[in-house]
Parts: sequence; structure tokens; C-alpha cells
Amino acid sequence: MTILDKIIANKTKEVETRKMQVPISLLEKSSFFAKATNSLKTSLLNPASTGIISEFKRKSPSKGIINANVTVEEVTAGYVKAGASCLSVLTDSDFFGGSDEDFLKARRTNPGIPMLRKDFMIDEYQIIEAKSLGADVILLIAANLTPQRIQELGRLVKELGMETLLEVHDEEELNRSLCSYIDVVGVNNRNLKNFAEQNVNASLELADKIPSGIIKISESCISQPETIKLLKSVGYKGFLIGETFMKTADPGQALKEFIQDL
Ligand SMILES: O=C(O)c1ccccc1NCC(=O)[C@H](O)[C@H](O)COP(=O)(O)O
Repeated sequence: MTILDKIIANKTKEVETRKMQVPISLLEKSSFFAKATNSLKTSLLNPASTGIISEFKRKSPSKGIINANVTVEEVTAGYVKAGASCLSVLTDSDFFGGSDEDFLKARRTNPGIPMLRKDFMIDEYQIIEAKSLGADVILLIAANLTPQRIQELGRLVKELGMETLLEVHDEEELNRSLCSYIDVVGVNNRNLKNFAEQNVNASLELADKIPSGIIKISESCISQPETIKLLKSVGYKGFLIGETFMKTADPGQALKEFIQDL
């Protein structure tokens, strides 16, 4: 069983429990259903955008504890002040130490920036839940979803006014998963089944395989500004970075210094 299999098995149980605890009718009472979302696509297409999608990430299956000494409010406010184009906040608790409360705190602290609810989405319930938390962008991971589920979940994301980031790791996942509901394609450099890579080769290999009209993001294993320059040169507009900033005492300051070298 891979780590991704374990995460998905755990998530399946978690979602069934949540459905019994909080009905959809209650989620739909959230004021966020009446609010406009912040577009990731618009943010990344802005010529002044840094393209950095900064992640709040306390721990991970591959690295263990990354930072247990910071608050989500201070980190995300620091990211925005430093020039992030989007925030990513993990809401999975068991494997990443995140929570819906983290997401809500980040949302209330930073109302005007696109926010990705970073979790393992398998069910319509989670999409509605994300909307109720004020999310703008939903992650759909090709490695754990059939093409049909990607279409079904992507359709709901669109109906609720949010955007879908499709995450792939190789050409096969890309070809089988792309559909009209995808707004942005992210190439995850980290192989979620074995954590083998510590480089951005997956992004470099897939750069010219992703249709030219689709905005491309490179995700994970980015630690140097020079890597961003390389990825930009092959067409990437967005860069999802967690650990590099989160492992420092002041992640916002770390982003500020990183951007100075871009
Ligand atoms: O980060 C992990 O160890 C991990 C393990 C299993 C599934 C997903 C995982 N990470 C999710 C992510 O997408 C990353 O948090 C994100 O791309 C940022 O990566 P990094 O900059 O390398 O922290």
C-alpha cells in the first residue's frame, strides 16, 4: 500500500463521518456561498504576479514535522505581504496537521487573495465544504481519481464558482484526466507513491505536453529561485512551494528574500 493509498483510505472514512456530523444543508448556510471568489487564473496571468503559491504546511508524510511554532495567521499574512500570488492551506489533519479552522483563519486574515484548499478530494461533499470555508481553488489529483470522477467533481467546482487545479505526475495521468472543467494543470514533481524525486524533472518533461492554452503550475521540491527561472523559461506561470518557506522561523520573510532573487 502506498502512502497515497493510506491517505485516501483514511479520507474516505473521514468524509463519511463528516457527512453524518454536518449535513450539506448546514454547509450551504455559509456566507461564502454568496461571495465572489478570487481567480487563480487571473492572478497568475497578471504580468506583475510572482506566480508563487505559498503553502501553510505544518508536517508531511515525507518530511515529518516541518514547523510547529508558527500560527496560520502570521504566516499567511507574511506570505501576502511578501508578494504571494495565491495561498495554499492544507486542511488534512492526520497526515499534514492541518484543519478547516486553519483555512478559515487564513481566509479571514487574507480576504483578497486566491486560496487553494489543499486536501485529498474524493467526494462532492468536500467540494461543498470547501466553498463553505471560502475556498477559491480545488485540487483534483489524477493519481487517485478516475477520469469520470474528475469530470463530475470538476463540474461541481465550476457550478460553485471556484476553479480546478488538476494535479498530474506524468504524461499518462495528463492524457487521461484533462477535460473541459480543468482551469489550471499542476505537475507534482514529487511522486506521491514513493517520494523518489527531489528535483523538478517531471515539470520539465511535461512542459510541452500540456496544451498551450492551459496555465501550468509546477508543484513541490522547489527550493531555489534559479529553479523558478528555469521553469518560467519552459512556460510555467505558477510555483507551489511549502517546505522551503515553512522550515524557517519566519516563512513570510523567507518568501520575501526568495522573491528578491527572482
Ligand atoms: O509533501 C508530502 O510529503 C506529500 C505526501 C503525500 C501526498 C502529498 C504530499 N504533499 C502535498 C503537496 O502537494 C505539497 O505539500 C506541495 O506541493 C508543496 O510541496 P513542497 O514545496 O515540496 O513542500
